[in-house]
Amino acid sequence: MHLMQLPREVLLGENLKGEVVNVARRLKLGRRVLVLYGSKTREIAGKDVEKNLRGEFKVGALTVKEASMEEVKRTLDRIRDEGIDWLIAVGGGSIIDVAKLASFKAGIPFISFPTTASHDGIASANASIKDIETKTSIKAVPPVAVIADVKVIKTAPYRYLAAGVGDIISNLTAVKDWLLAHRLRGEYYSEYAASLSLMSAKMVIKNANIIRLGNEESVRKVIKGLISSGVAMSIAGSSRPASGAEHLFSHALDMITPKPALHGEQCGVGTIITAYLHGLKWKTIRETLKKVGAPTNAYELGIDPEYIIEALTIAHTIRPERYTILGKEGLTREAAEKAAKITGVI
Ligand SMILES: NC(=O)C1=CN([C@@H]2O[C@H](COP(=O)(O)OP(=O)(O)OC[C@H]3O[C@@H](n4cnc5c(N)ncnc54)[C@H](OP(=O)(O)O)[C@@H]3O)[C@@H](O)[C@H]2O)C=CC1
Ligand SMILES: O=C(CO)COP(=O)(O)O
Ligand SMILES: [Zn+2]
Repeated sequence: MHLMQLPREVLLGENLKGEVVNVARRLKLGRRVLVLYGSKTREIAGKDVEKNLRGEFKVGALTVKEASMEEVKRTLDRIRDEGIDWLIAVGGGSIIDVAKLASFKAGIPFISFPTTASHDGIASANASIKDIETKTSIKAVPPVAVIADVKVIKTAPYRYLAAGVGDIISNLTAVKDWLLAHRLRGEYYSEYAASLSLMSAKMVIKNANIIRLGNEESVRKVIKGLISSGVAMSIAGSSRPASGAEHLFSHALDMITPKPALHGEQCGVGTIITAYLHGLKWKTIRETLKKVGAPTNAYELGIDPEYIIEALTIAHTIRPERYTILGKEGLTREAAEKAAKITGVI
C-alpha cells in the first residue's frame, strides 16, 4: 500500500494571523495548543498568532533555536507535560520541521504558518532534522493546514524569496537523480509526483520576471510552487522529487562551512553544477537564478571556493542510500573543480 497524506486546508491570502482560530475551530483541533516560533519570527507574527488564539484556546509557547533532534525532544517534553492537543509553527523551514517531527512523534496535528517563502517544507510530509552531524530526512505527516499570509511573508528580506526559487529549481535535477535511481537501482518512482515537482520548477522559470519584482504577486507565485513541491514529496512518500545531489551538496556545505548561506541559495547553486553533470541546460538554470537575484557562485554565496570543492567531493557520503548522479564513489577533486569552474561557480 502507498499512503499519501496531504493538508486538509491551504489558505493563501492577506492578514491571516487571526484566521488561525477559525481553522482550528473548523478542524476541531482541541483546546490546548503550543505555538512554536524562533526569536525573530516571534516578533514578526508569532506573538500576534499567540494573542489571537488566547481568546479561545489554552496557549503555551516555545522558542525554537534550530532544526535539531534536541529541539524536537524539548518540544515533545512540553507536549507531554502540558497535555497539548495540537501545534502551530510560525517561522521558517527549521521551525516548521521541528513542529512536523514533534507532532508526528506525539501523534497530534500541526498547522504550518510560514514566515518566509524560502523552502518547500511548508506543506511536505518529511522533516529535515540535524542529528549528530548531518541532516536526515525523516518521514512524518504533513501539516493539517497551511496558512500562508502574504503580508507576513513579504516582511522577509527579498533574499528569502529568491532562495525559494533555488529550492524549487532544484526539482529539475532531483527528478533526474530519482529517475536514475529508478532505472539503475529499481527504486520506486512516481511519474505523477515527478511531473508535479517539475511543473513547479518550470513555473518559476517562466515567471522569473514577475518574481523579481518582489511584490505580493511574486510571493504568491513562489508560495504556490513551494506548496506544490511539498505535495509532490507527500505523494512520493519521500523527499525524492525535490532533493537530489544538489541538496546533498547543500547539506555538505551546512556541515563544513563556518557560515552557510540559506538552504535554497545553496541548493540553487548546487543545481547549476549537477545539471551540468547530468548534461542538462545548466545555463538556463543559472540565467533564471540571476534573473531573480539569487546567488549563482561561491562569491555571491559568501562561501570560500575551497568549501565548494570539498562539499562536492563529500556530498555522496551524506545519504549513501540516496543514489544520485554522484554515484557511489562521488566526484574526484579534479572533476569537482572542473565542474565548478565550467559552470562559473568558482
Ligand atoms: N522538510 C522539508 O521538506 C524541507 C525542509 N527544509 C529545511 O528548511 C530549512 C531552511 O529553511 P529557511 O526558512 O531557509 O531557514 P530557517 O528556518 O533556518 O530560517 C533562517 C532565518 O530566517 C529568519 N526568518 C524567518 N522568517 C523571517 C522573516 N519573515 N523575516 C526575517 N527573518 C525571518 C529565521 O528567524 P528565527 O531565528 O526566528 O527562526 C532564521 O533566523 C533547512 O533546515 C532545510 O533543511 C527545506 C526544504 C524542504
Ligand atoms: O529540502 C528538501 C526539499 O527541498 C528536502 O530535504 P532533504 O534533502 O532533507 O530530504
Ligand atoms: Zn530543499
